[in-house]
Amino acid sequence: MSEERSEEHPAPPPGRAAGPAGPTSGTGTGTGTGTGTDESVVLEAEGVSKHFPVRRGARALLGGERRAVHAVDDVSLRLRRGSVTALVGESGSGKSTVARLLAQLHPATAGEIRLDGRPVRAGRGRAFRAYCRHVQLIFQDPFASLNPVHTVRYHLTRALRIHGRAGSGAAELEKALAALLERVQLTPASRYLDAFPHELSGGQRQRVAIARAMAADPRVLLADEPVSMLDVSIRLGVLNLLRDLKERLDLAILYITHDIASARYFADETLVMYAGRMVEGGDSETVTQRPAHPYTRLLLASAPDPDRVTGSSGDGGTGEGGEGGGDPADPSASEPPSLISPPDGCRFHPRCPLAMERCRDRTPPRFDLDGGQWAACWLYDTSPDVPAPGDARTAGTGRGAAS
Ligand SMILES: Nc1ncnc2c1ncn2[C@@H]1O[C@H](COP(=O)(O)OP(=O)(O)OP(=O)(O)O)[C@@H](O)[C@H]1O
Repeated sequence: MSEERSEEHPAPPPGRAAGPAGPTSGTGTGTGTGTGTDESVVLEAEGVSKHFPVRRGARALLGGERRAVHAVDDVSLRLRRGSVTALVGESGSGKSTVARLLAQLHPATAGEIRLDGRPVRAGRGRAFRAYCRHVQLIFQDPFASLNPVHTVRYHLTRALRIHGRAGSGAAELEKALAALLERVQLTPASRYLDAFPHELSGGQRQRVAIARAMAADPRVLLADEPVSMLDVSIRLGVLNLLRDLKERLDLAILYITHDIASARYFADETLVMYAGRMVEGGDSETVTQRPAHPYTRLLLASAPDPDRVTGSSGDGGTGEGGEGGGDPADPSASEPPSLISPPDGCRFHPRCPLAMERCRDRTPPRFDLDGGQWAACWLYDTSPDVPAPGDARTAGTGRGAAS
């Protein structure tokens, strides 16, 4: 602990907090919940939630209890043409569920997903295929996503045919296949077309999976941990490929990762998720170098970055431990909450070294900060409705919010 907090409602530094972000107050980085008048926005989610019902035991059935996993709650985001948006958070925070909602693989419990400003409810069959022409999803395990008994040629031909891009005749198909492999830098195509997945390296397999997604000529690519199963030495090559596709094809990419350091390198914008909710967003450099939300700070503290300029290493010091116990400055040392009965108020409050009384029962809205950054954290509330003395649960436990 380096500095006593003498008041329960620490004032953010000048110019940082700009009050709550209302439902239509988009941020400079487009991670707010605006109305889609911005033409660069291709795909957006507004107020989207997904609750998975928990199978009920006999006792619960008799008691009429209805329980659900609150995997995603009130999530809003915008994916823009020619831009990578990273979605970072610990395991189980709801990142994959967001991707699956955007891919229309799950129906949303609440909220709306819009493609080009129009609400989508893709359903199945032809409507779903039409949606997939625009929005493609790739997974972390390329070995599992490719059928081991089929060649690269089979996988890519099938995808081209499904999306009506196989041309007419063998020569056109061959040309389309070669173009796809060239796009993912697997050349000469003849070397890869008749290979089976097990004959390729992990990086090559992921490139084939990306080529298959590109067969649809999509405008949005949802990449769920695309490099986490690859050797560290080849991760950069695959991320560089995705960046190249973004630039050359003007793709909107959602990059899901638990590695916030890679978000800084690869993503234009970064969104941070905790226990089913978005807690912070902004341009990647700002979010990773000047994190505003205590959770983002703790996440960064567990992924040291020598370039980081501001103190962000969970400097809350001696606050109370989280529900799971352990060192509150280390997110890996305490457990995220149960999503079946998540904590009231801010879901991070049981682990937060800077938690105040109202964090326990009032869900913080998004507060706009400088330069398009925002944080869903009461520390940034500059409204005159300051809490009564005694609001702080952990007064004197750390620095102000945005040191
Ligand atoms: N089909 C499902 N049925 C029930 N619960 C689910 C289902 N899919 C996900 N969940 C639950 O929703 C929560 C969020 O899961 P999700 O996979 O979206 O998190 P994540 O951040 O992507 O985690 P990871 O990085 O480990 O993949 C978890 O508690 C998970 O168990």
